[in-house]
This record gives sequence, structure tokens and C-alpha cells, in this order.
Amino acid sequence: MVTQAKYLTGDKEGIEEFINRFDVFLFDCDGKQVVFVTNNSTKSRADYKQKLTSMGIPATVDEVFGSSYSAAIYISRILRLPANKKTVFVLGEAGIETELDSEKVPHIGGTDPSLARLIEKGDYADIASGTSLDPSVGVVLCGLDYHLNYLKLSLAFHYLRHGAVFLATNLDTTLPSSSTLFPGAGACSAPLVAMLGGKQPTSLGKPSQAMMDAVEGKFRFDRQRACMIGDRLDTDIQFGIEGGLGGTLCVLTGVTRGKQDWEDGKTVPTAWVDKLGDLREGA
Ligand SMILES: C[C@H](OP(=O)(O)O)C(=O)O
Ligand SMILES: [Mg+2]
Repeated sequence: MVTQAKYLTGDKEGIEEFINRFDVFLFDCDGKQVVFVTNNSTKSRADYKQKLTSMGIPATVDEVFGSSYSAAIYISRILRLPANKKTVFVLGEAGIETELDSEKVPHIGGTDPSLARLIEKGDYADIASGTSLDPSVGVVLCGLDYHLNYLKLSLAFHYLRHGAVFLATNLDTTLPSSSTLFPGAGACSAPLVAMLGGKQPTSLGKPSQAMMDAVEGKFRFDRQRACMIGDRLDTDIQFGIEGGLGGTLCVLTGVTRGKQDWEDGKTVPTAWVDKLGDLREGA
């Protein structure tokens, strides 16, 4: 277990030695073989390919593995749902819907405009009686939902009370943006966790090893020759450590602000740099 992380910014030899330990680099999105492993459920693989190439970063759809895709694979290939309970109720954005479509998983909710409204008096009775509940819903899948509201939370809660499986694309509590933090997917599922007396959803994003197994299954690499690069200790770095990867590299351009964040010794990266571009010095 790593107890002391190595600071690589400006250390040309150190960077060269570090990079040459690995053949595969898993990047959160925010040459080796590169896989972009993102917890951001709002974008599909195709959306991220477009975003990365618009940033001048060459990427193919097949090199992106997002939490929405991870959840869609889990639901379509791993989860055994009764034949009459195959529909997913989504709290989240189009990225989830696109990836569920790619795995031919039926879904409702999500960006449905009929749910983008305040709850009305009649809704309470319709939900309580089951009139407004789709009987084929067997899963509630919660990701980052920019349009979360009381009506959608009420529907999700009642599907869960009717026995739907509780899944999350990821549990990131915050989302880094504009050099500060905003609510993340974990903040969207938290009300349901509270209403369910603390019951946590099964998360299919980092640090879940179901995601690591799916990534390794698709890209077939030697874990000892793979490095996870990301900005968040409790997702990216934990994902790499628990996955038994050869190393992890933390960047300070997102959630983690510096080595004070891992002083507790719980989730210590192998190395860190101020920003990803610092690796160019040793490439
Ligand atoms: C949620 C998203 O995930 P990432 O791409 O960093 O894994 C983010 O924190 O921006
Ligand atoms: Mg990140």
C-alpha cells in the first residue's frame, strides 16, 4: 500500500520513469493505450468523443467507458430481472438514456418533459394508488440530474417501495466546475437514500469494481501495467487501488486540492502532478 505519494511536477526523470512503468492509462474525463473512464453520467460515449476531440484530444467512442454505459451493461447483461419488470425509471440526463438505448434497455423518466413540472394535488393520489406508476418498472437508476424535482423523486421513491432495484451510475457527491464545486450524482440520490432509511444504491461508477471488471473485460490489459489518472481520491484513486492497478496518479485540477487531502493515509496516490500537462515534460 502506498504511504508516500511522489510529486512529479518538474521532475523530468521521475515523470519518464513513471510513464514507462505502464502500457495503459485510464483517465477520468475530466500511447500507450488510453481509456477514458468517466463517472459523468450526463454524457454518452459519443458525447465524450465529441468533447475530447473538440479539446484537441484524439479519442474514439470505443476508448470511452462512462458510468452510464457501465450501468446499461450491468442492467442488460448482469442483472436478472423478471420478464415483466424490465423497464428502468431514470433520474438523470440524456447520456443515461442514450446508453440504455445502446443496450436495448427500455426506460422512462429521465428527460421526459411531462415530468419537468411542479407536483400537483392530483399527483399524490395517482402515485399512492399506483395509477401513475408503470407496472413494468423493475429498476430505479439515478445519475446526475440537472432537472431533479419533487415529482420525480416521489415517483422514484414509490417504484423503490414497490421493490424496484436501486442503482446509481455513480455517487460523486460534488461536480467540479468553474474552479468550484456543484451538486454531483451522489447529491441526487441522497434524498432517496434518506427516505429508504439509509439504504445505498448499487453504484456502477468508480470506485465500483464492477466497472473495473467491465473495463478490463473490454480492453483486456495487465492490471500491473495500468495506471489510473484522476482528480478525485474517493473515486479515481480508490478505483485504481482497489482494482490492483500498477499505479495511480492524482491531478490537482479538479476536486483534490493537494497532499493535505490524503494525509489521513486512507487513499494515497502513487504520485501526483499539479496538472495533466506536466507529464509532457517527461514524455
Ligand atoms: C462526475 C465527473 O466524473 P469524472 O469524469 O471526473 O470521473 C466529474 O467529476 O467531472
Ligand atoms: Mg474527475
